[in-house]
Amino acid sequence: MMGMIAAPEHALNQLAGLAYAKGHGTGNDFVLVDDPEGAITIDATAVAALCDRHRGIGGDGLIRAVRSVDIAEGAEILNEDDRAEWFMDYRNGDGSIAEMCGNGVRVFVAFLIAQGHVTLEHGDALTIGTRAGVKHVVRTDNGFSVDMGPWEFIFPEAAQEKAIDSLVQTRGLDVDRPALSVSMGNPHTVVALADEDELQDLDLTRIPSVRPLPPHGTNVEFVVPAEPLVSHGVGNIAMRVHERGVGETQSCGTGACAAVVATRHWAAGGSTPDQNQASEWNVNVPGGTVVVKFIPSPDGSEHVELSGPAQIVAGGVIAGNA
Ligand SMILES: N[C@@H](CCC[C@H](N)C(=O)O)C(=O)O
Repeated sequence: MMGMIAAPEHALNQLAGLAYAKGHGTGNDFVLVDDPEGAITIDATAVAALCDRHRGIGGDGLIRAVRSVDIAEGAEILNEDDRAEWFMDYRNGDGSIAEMCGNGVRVFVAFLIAQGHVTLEHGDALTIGTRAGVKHVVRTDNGFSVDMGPWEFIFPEAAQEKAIDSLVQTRGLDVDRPALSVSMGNPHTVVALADEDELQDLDLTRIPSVRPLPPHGTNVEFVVPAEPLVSHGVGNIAMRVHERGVGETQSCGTGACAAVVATRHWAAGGSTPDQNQASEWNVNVPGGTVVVKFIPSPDGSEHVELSGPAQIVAGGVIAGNA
């Protein structure tokens, strides 16, 4: 589908004539731009204008597809793994740079396929570059699964000692709630709520207050464990998220991974989790369900695998403010 939009923001003029696509993964939506040779500059103001839901195309973020050799951060990526021909240049909707986007990485690969840059049959793997390092993506029957790499506690001492490391407050909560901060390459702070009513009653139109705040800010995930938490070997949690640089979104892939890491840690009473507790976890978000698994890595670390759908739904050309 090709169409011309009359974008009112002045910032879009510099991008007039540029082709874009629109895609999403469980409702976490992105504007995608194909820039194989790294020839296009999209500054923070232009990203925000493109992602504006009233005056632009609208999206939670922008993803630029560029060859790793043609972006400064790509050199490091190619040293790590020279198969990573393509780099996901991800920006949040406010124009800020984020290290990683779990839903975005699946949509990015769907975009590379749609653009004819790569061919990927079901079961085939693709290695790509991101600001959080090299990621391996496998095409599955209903989307993609991604080895997101190792998780880490952001405040490891507190996490190990008390299984909580911060307090979170947001509209809809009576008192501050304990939370745990987990890095998936990007920062997350996970808060456990009592039940679905509490989750639905949250007002996430404002940035939640997090004390102490991780050094580079944080995405905040509110989770409710299912009862029972694990059924037939599958864990289930419900989640809403307020994303750094965006606001509330329908889904957050890295957030889902962090939410499962924190939930499993709490379920194990803060000690080493029983690896047999659940073989996989469903994370139910307003935009659908993503699946999280833990996979051992040859280097001894524990990696997180994220699976879910990815769709490219539209495309067009920026008209600018002509
Ligand atoms: N929605 C993404 C995360 C995007 C980045 C995040 N807002 C940040 O600033 O870290 C996902 O699916 O992981």
